[in-house]
Amino acid sequence: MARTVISQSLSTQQSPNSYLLEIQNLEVSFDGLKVVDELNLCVNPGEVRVLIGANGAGKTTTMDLISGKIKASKGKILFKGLNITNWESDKIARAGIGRKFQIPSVFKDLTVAENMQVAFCFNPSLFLNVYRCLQRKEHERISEILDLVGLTELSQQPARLLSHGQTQWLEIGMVLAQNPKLVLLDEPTAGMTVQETRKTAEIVNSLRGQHAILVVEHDMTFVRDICHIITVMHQGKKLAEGTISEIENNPDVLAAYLGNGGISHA
Ligand SMILES: Nc1ncnc2c1ncn2[C@@H]1O[C@H](COP(=O)(O)OP(=O)(O)OP(=O)(O)O)[C@@H](O)[C@H]1O
Repeated sequence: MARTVISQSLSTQQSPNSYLLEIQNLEVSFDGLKVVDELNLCVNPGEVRVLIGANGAGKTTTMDLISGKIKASKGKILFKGLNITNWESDKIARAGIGRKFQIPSVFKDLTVAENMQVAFCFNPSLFLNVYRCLQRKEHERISEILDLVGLTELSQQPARLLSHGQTQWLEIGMVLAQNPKLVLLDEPTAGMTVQETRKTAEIVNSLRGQHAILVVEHDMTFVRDICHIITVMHQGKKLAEGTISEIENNPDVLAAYLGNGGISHA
């Protein structure tokens, strides 16, 4: 199938030095099979970009490569102009890339506020992080984030009592506590109700400009609500990049993905 880049995206119109994230010819194989194959992708500071593609297209693997969970066999990942290819994941996190995984990893027996406290600190001891004295600025930032993710009223509630959607929002808040310049969100709306999905779109939209966000997502209603430029992956490669309407009318995308029920027209 011909590979088509269907529009000059925001990213391709900018000078290379202004990209926040620039992926160049990235590759990784599992058992001899290329799962990410000569992938090129650029994200601007403050941009919300969505990665879509059929199951197995290589989207999560791309997130794994960016966050350092797995190592690339070829190619480069530049972040703020720095070559971070194959850095350890903790170093990548400290450089300013935060990741929210599909399965939340909040501390169920701590309150919402205590979870936020833990997220603010780099101390390996959970106990010290919860019980150390927070600076006034940290308290203010925690309130600000809880407000942003809509959990202020639940701040003293144990995380185990949160709904699925609220747990996801808490985890987004915990990622934001580290003040990343780039946030990776892997299927943030999976399992959410329509209302929760809408609220998640509001959260993402309120972050635009301050943080760049790279989202892997299948829910096209959500994608429409948050994103201007979409990148479509197919068999590890970039198949297309463009606005929603360009993507929805691209014959290659229709054949590879939409035809499989991947994108439904609203
Ligand atoms: N650690 C691994 N070892 C072997 N194969 C893997 C590994 N991780 C991913 N794969 C394979 O790589 C391919 C791409 O997987 P990936 O999870 O990146 O796809 P995806 O586009 O995120 O799909 P989905 O939408 O279903 O989550 C799949 O065929 C998967 O089975």
